[in-house]
Amino acid sequence: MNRHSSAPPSPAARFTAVPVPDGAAPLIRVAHLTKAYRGRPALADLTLDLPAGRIVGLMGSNGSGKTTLLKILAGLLSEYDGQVRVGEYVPGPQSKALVAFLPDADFLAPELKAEQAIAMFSRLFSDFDADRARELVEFFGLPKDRSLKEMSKGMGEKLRVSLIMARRASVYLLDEPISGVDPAARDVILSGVLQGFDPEALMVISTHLIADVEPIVDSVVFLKDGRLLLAGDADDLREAHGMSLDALFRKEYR
Ligand SMILES: Nc1ncnc2c1ncn2[C@@H]1O[C@H](COP(=O)(O)OP(=O)(O)OP(=O)(O)O)[C@@H](O)[C@H]1O
Repeated sequence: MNRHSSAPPSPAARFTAVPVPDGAAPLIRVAHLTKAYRGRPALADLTLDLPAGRIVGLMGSNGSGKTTLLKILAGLLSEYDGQVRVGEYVPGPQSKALVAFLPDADFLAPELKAEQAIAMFSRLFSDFDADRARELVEFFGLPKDRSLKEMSKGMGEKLRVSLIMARRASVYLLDEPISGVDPAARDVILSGVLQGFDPEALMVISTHLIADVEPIVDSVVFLKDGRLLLAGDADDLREAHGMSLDALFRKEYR
C-alpha cells in the first residue's frame, strides 16, 4: 500500500490525494468544488479524486461539509460551482444508477416492516438484490414482525444499511451510518457493511467516530471548514505521522 518514499514524518500538507493506481481513471472526480448556502460556504475549492476498490473514511468535525459533499455526489444537490463526475457522468439520473446512498436522515416510512421495505427497494432499484437484503436482515437479527417505528434506533439503522448494501452499485456513499448507536452495534453494523462488499466498488463513509471506522477504511479524507485538510492512504498516514488516524484527527482538529 505504501507508495510514498521512506521520507521522515511529514506535515499534513503532503497528503492531499488518495492514491489512484497508475493508468486507472478515478471513479469519482471533484475539481474546485464550491458550494455555499445563502452565501455561507460549506465547501470551498475542493479537489479530490477517488478510485474504485477503496473504502474511504470521510472525516471532519461538525459542519465541515461531509454531508454536503455526499449529497452532491449522490445527485441530490445540483447547485454548485466546479466539476464533479461519478464514473463518466455529471451527478444526475445516470450517475444515480451507479450510486447507493445512505443519508443521515430517515428515508423509510415508519409503518414499513423489513419485508415491505425490501419489496419497495425491489421496485425502486433494478440493481437491488432482495436475497442479499434478507441475508443482512438475518445477520443483524432484525425482528420481521415489527415496523420501523416499533424498532430501536440501532435496529432501524441496521435495516437501512441492509437495504443500501443490497444494491449492486459501483459507489456506496454512507453518511454517518453508525452515529447514534451504541459501540457494540457500531461494530455489528460495520461488519454487515463489509459482508459481501464488492472489492471493485468504492465506498465512502462519513463519520466523526474515527476510532470505530479506522479498522475498516484504507483511505482517508479529512475536511475542515469545507476545505481539504489532508487525504491519503490510511497506512501511509499512520506511518508518516506515527499515530493512529484517531490520534491524528484529534491533533488536527484540536
Ligand atoms: N440546508 C442548509 N441550509 C443552510 N446551511 C446549511 C444547510 N446544510 C448545511 N448547511 C451548512 O453547511 C455547512 C456544512 O454542513 P454539512 O452538513 O455538510 O457538514 P457535516 O460535516 O456533514 O456536519 P455534521 O458532522 O454535523 O453532520 C455547515 O455550516 C452547515 O450549517
